[in-house]
Amino acid sequence: MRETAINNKTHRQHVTRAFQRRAGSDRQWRPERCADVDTAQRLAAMQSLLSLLEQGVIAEVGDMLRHWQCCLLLADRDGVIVKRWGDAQLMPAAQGDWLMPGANWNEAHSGCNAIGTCLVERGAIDVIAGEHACEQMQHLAGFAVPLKTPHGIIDGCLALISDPYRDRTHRHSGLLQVLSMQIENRRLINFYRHDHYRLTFNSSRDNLDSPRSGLLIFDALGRLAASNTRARWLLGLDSEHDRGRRFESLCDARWQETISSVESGLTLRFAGRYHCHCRLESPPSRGSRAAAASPLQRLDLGDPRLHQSIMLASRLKDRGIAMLIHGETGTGKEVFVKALHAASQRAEQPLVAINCAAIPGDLVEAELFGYVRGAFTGADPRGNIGRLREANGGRLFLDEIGDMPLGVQARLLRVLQERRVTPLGGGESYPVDIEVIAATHRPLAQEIAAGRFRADLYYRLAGVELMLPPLREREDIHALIHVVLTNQVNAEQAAGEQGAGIIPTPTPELMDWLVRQPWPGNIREMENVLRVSLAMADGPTLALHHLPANLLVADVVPSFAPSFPPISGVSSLHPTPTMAPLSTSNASLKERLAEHRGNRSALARELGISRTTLYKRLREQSEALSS
Ligand SMILES: Nc1ncnc2c1ncn2[C@@H]1O[C@H](COP(=O)(O)OP(=O)(O)OP(=O)(O)O)[C@@H](O)[C@H]1O
Repeated sequence: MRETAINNKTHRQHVTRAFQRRAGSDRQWRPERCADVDTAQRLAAMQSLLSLLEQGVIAEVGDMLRHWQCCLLLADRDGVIVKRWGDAQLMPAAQGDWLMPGANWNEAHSGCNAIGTCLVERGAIDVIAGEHACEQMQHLAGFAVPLKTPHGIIDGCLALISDPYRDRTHRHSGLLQVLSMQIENRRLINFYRHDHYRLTFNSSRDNLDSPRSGLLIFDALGRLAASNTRARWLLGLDSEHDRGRRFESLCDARWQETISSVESGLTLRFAGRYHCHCRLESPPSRGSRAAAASPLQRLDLGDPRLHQSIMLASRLKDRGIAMLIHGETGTGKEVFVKALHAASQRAEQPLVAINCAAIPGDLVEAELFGYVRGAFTGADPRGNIGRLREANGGRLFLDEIGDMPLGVQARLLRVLQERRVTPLGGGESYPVDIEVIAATHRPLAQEIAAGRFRADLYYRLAGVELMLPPLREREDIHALIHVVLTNQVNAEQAAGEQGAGIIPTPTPELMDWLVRQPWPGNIREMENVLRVSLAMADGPTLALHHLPANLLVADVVPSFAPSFPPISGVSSLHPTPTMAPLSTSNASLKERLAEHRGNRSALARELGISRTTLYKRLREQSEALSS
């Protein structure tokens, strides 16, 4: 659908269509309220957009909102308000919560209204006074604009609610338009900032910083990766069809000459007609970025939620505050902990990792707390100091903490409170000085409610909670793809494998495909797909045809599409978390582990499964054997 702007000619049609959609119904139109938990989850899902708004955009208009007595609402893609700024007095107190977080303004419940109708119409809209289907809104004016991800998917909307009098409406719709342009530009810049060029253009040099400037994003080879609405409108571009277009086909200059000669004072002629003042900004050089950053900061590739976790961890890492990391499998929890440790004052001290899901229940205590000689049958006759004391002076990483047996939780809590460990079978206790960091992919609140996790241990571990976003929600996926490719090429070089050591550039089509996948196995899964494409590629470009055909046919995450036969020698590299354990019998698992001299990570890599899945299989095996 064509993108629309607030415009007196078109907005009445929106209103008419909204009424037509609900014609014939005699229900009372009013928003429903979501449960608090639901609202909180919706807010969490919008966190990256929210932090972008709060980092800059809102601060600039806060005073204006107060002065104009209006409020600004952020709603998610379903039309549920998740955040509100500005005047709280627009509605009588009894109805006030309809303009508060949790109110669902989806058109299906609320009839014609700015939020719901803007989401249905997929364009900017205003709904004035009596045009609202909901009676209680008929003394107000609503303006809304859809918000889009850098890939053009509507993921929410921004609405401004005010009184409809005194000719304010023009100002209000103008403000909202400027806000939506600012947000669009910031999201594009954020998303592409690490490895793309930005070309900003305007008719006047003084206005290059205006949100109304056109913005074109190019990859290193001068292919159009993205553009803002303004640029598309000015140059008559289509966001889908024109992606990948060469710089030379848009203006009268050559890409290589432009990037190597000028960055400011540039004038270009677009579409053979428009002379525009331009500013070209290059991505930061990778070398300089990597050299300046700490190991933790090097993980920061531009995703706002990850950025927040990195900032928090950087500030708190040396303050004795326990950290709890939430993240789905493969989101990089272990990588994060290693980076945090390397960036901390304890970097020279040990980092001891324990996967609580991997150790059989009856062995966890011995493994963690150690034991004295002859503590139990089958124990090492020399005794064992245990992992907690091994970590003394350093850091203890408790992975999959939600899987720790209840009895062990009580004991661990005591150790964390007293900072002393008593080995099994012994009377003497030993002091331990450790920083603790735990990780979980399960919501611990549910585990506590189900009686499987101790609330007191949770409070002890969750001094601060950090979130690692799933890959499908990361806004820095372009940069991450480059990092994964670089790591892979470097690893191949280090292993003495053949190849020129050149990091190939993915084509826009491949990039687009990678960005659109749901990736339930997260970075681990994408890493394996990229490893396959690298093995198949033989030049400086990585293209869609370098992926195994079954991935493309499925166009869903292939590891969960077992109906496609594996391509011999290729798809074995691809992770098949739901299938690999079935084809690898328990009996052979132990033998294969022995072949890897006990190195579980190496075996997991070879099998294309996560370490956690491998640990679980091994634990099932030993439990099956002992019963
Ligand atoms: N920032 C990153 N850059 C490049 N590769 C990464 C990054 N984070 C994670 N990876 C890669 O993704 C894979 C999974 O990472 P990691 O083991 O840290 O995830 P995890 O969340 O601990 O997984 P699990 O919960 O299954 O144990 C690893 O192979 C790692 O190399």
